[in-house]
Amino acid sequence: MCSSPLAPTSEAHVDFLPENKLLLNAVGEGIYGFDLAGNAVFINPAAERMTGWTAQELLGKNIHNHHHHSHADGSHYPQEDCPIYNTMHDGIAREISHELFWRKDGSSFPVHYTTTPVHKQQQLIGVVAIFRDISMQKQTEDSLRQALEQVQALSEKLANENDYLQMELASHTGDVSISGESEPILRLIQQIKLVANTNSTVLISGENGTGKELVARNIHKLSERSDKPLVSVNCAAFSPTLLESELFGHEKGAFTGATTRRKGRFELAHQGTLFLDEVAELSLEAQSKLLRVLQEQEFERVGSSTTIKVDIRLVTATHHDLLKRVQQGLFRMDLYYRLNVFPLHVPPLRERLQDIPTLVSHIVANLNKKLGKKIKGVSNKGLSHLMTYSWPGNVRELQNVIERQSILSQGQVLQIPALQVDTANAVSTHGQTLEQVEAAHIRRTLQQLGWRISGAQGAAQVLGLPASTLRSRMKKLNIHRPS
Ligand SMILES: Nc1ncnc2c1ncn2[C@@H]1O[C@H](COP(=O)(O)OP(=O)(O)OP(=O)(O)O)[C@@H](O)[C@H]1O
Repeated sequence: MCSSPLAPTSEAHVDFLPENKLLLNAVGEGIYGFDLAGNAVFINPAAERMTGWTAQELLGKNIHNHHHHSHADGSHYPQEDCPIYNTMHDGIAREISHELFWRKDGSSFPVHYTTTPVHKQQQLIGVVAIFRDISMQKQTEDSLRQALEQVQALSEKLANENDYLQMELASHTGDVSISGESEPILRLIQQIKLVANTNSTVLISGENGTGKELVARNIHKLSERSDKPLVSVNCAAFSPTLLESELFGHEKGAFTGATTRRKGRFELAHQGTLFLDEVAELSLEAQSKLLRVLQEQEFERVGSSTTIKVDIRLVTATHHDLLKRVQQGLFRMDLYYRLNVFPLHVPPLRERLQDIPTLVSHIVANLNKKLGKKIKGVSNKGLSHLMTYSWPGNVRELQNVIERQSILSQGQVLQIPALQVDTANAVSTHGQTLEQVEAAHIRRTLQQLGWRISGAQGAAQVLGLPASTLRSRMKKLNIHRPS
């Protein structure tokens, strides 16, 4: 197939493969013997069958131009590039898989071939090329590849559908009612109603467990987007690279492990609401990307250059002081202003202890359903214990305490033991008189309970005093409700 610039040696013609001819004629692979000029000196019947050229037609001829003249795309295949030609010159064996041979009728077939140098008395005298038609193998490979692509496309589609359905389920189920009667909670509910039906970006702040996610769910539920998904992402749960692909999606092969194409949360939230929890945890790089999406409402999947446009309403939450993070250089100021269009603050439970009775009823009702119990409520003493605790874990901690007691309790009224004083948050009384400590404690309790003195949610009950005694202590200690 490849012609060599060297002149043919008559010795090569004579000595090439003489004794093995019978055997070589019997094998299924095509075999060519070449002298150093690239002329065929041996052609077996299998080669004749595969190529359509008889040995008679090609023996003694330089046949690169017959079999190997062009690549699959029809472009010229120079003989200097041909592996058989190279073996004729350097005596090094080669194995080739991705080429084709041309038949006499102008058609071609994919071949696998080896080129082996032939030596005599340590002198290179020729080359043997052994080849096989791998059309069937290629066909099988192609159909396997197609089947695999179909399976991958299907699994990608299923994964996306599953993500979408999970979002749908999460946004349409679950109890989203906000319990509480304190002034800050009523104000918060009012603000949620006002902002829900706008498209404004909302930044929810508040300590862990105060109900920020619940607020986000309410915003979505009361908005015109409520029939579309609410998609939540906890930014603290992913490494920066994973978060990027979680938010924006990725193309197949974009990184190790990206075996299928995957839609990101931005795409899944199209026409709905995207809730980014713990937004302060975004890396500076992710912050830049988020800023771009907010400015242009478009982005690219990781590993793709195709721009995707989305229509989303963004709600974010953090338990950090985000402005402080800006001052520390940890959060982009421009992004802060973009997110903080409508700020909502969820106050900690210790600042609204008067919400505890309503919260307890709400939690007990949910627990009765969950645990199949018939608990009616909490004993008066238990309630007073709940209302004299500082709740560092906020409503979530309250839920946990009630759930624990519900599991332990045999009766229908929960007995809650005194909760351990949170020493970290306890007020220091060092250097104060007993009266000063008493006055401060009464004032704090009254403030936390909205200055209600009597009744089940009043300060007298919490402090374990008759209401009349509390009133006279207040008078004595000069404690007045601020106007
Ligand atoms: N006012 C409320 N009424 C009823 N349930 C509430 C209220 N506030 C919080 N919860 C419940 O308390 C739990 C914690 O609330 P949520 O997850 O919304 O808090 P979070 O501030 O987002 O917490 P984190 O910062 O840890 O993510 C949830 O089960 C939520 O339903």
